[in-house]
Amino acid sequence: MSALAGSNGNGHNGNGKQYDVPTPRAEWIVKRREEAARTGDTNMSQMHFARKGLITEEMAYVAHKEKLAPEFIRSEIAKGTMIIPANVMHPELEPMAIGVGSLCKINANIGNSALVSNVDEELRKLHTAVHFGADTVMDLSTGGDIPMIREAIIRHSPVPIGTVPLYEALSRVKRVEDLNIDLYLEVIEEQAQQGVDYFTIHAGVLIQYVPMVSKRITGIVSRGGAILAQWMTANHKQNFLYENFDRITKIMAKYDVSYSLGDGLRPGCVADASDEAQFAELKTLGELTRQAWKDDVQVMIEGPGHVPMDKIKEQVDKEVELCDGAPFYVLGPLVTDIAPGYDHITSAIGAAMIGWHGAAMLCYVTPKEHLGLPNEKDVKDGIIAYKIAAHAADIARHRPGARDRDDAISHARYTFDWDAQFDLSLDPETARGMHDETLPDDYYKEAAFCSMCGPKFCSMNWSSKVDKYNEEVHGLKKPELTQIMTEQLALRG
Ligand SMILES: C[C@H]1O[C@@H](n2cnc3c(N)ncnc32)[C@H](O)[C@@H]1O
Ligand SMILES: Cc1ncc(COP(=O)(O)O)c(N)n1
Ligand code: MET
Ligand code: SF4
Ligand SMILES: [Zn+2]
Repeated sequence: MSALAGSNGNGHNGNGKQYDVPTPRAEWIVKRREEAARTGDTNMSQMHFARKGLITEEMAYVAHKEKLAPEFIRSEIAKGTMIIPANVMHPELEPMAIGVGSLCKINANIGNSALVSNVDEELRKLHTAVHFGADTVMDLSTGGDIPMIREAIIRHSPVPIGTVPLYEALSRVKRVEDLNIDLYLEVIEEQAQQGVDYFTIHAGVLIQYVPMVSKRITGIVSRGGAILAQWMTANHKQNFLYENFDRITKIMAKYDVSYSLGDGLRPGCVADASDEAQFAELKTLGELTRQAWKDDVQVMIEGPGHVPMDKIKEQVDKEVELCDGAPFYVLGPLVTDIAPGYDHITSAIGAAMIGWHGAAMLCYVTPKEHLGLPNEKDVKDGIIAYKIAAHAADIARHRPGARDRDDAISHARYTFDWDAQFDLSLDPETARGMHDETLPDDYYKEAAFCSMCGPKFCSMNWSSKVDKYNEEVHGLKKPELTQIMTEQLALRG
């Protein structure tokens, strides 16, 4: 398909995202607008076109990247089990898909706070996140000039950008109680106009669920959830996002902004996981999903948070059951609460498990979680941990070809092709640096050992001699992996 001329086929699998190669998406959007004008239609969503039986250029592009049939992508989007978050005001975007039928994706949260704010630093975080393989990025800024920072991020981003519009709404009023739907609609219209691809909207936090959190150790840890709970209890009113859901949906449809239905009552510690409040909200999110789908608006569902390993599978099963298979987008989850400073690790364990069980996208947690605003280094550490989790999930899910890079790097390792091993790794610079710390000389780039065991105790070195015996005495040959290694090396450039 000619629309794929700009496709670089990079996608999920690693550090090589071609940051500066634009897609011809601007032209695709013009065509979409013409199609809409011809039919007198104002709904620009991928779901709307999918349900009309149309394979958009975005769908074809995604199909090519994911090595899936375009018709499969279309039918998944029509059903609601896959989304392509792609605002028509974000021409810089390289479309990607979120859904259990495609590769497991990762999101990186960036953005400032009232206490730490600098647009250049946020752009550096964006660049680092995209470079190491973030599939989407959320701008969670709450301080300073929020629209200006977001504009800079969107205009520089080839990946979908998500926001929580409630944060900007709150920044524009004096007291939480003053939040209202008119202001909120104004904010989402402005953000949609700028090109935000998905909105976290905590429309499932209902006033009748608030007493359910009294049993918890950590109450409400979602910012959006806690702000809305305060608004509802101070005003004695139902959640205004829930009450005005259809008005919000209309704006989403016009720009094709996807819903990320927020988990305002997610557990904030392992003790609070899977409680009454969490599942009451999830049931409401399911109802809202069906309501959005009636208007052909794309939806994903946000999930927790802090969950012990034995409760992870049930989180996915419940979401699929209550939300009809809408893509599940989860924060971690952290499988223990005892390691502040290392929560990229506590959460990557849960993320790998939940990805294996069917979560579509994993929202990273950085080492700074619970301690402060992440910096550029924290962003990198979070991304690497989550690339590992998502890739491990893809392998366990038996995605076709998911293991190719593993097989290639394993072959390089076994044949002592050190340069190939570095080039195939998630973070080549770090891998090379660690090797060279003890054996920096070029001579050792072909050595049949490293400083771990040394030449006399290198097991792989002895093992290759045993391979020769197997071949010469028994005629048993090892599988041929040179080609897969060459292919994988070519993909990494
Ligand atoms: C929902 C998740 O978002 C994270 N979070 C909230 N604000 C920011 C920000 N400005 N930058 C990075 N992460 C953030 C929280 O730490 C939580 O884990
Ligand atoms: C996976 C996930 N869940 C929730 C939020 C919103 O943050 P909050 O609910 O704290 O406002 C988020 N950004 N990502
Ligand atoms: N760490 C919290 C959570 O698990 C978030 C705190 S900042 C909103 O969701
Ligand atoms: S991360 Fe810090 S500011 Fe945010 S909820 Fe936790 S303690 Fe409060
Ligand atoms: Zn937490």
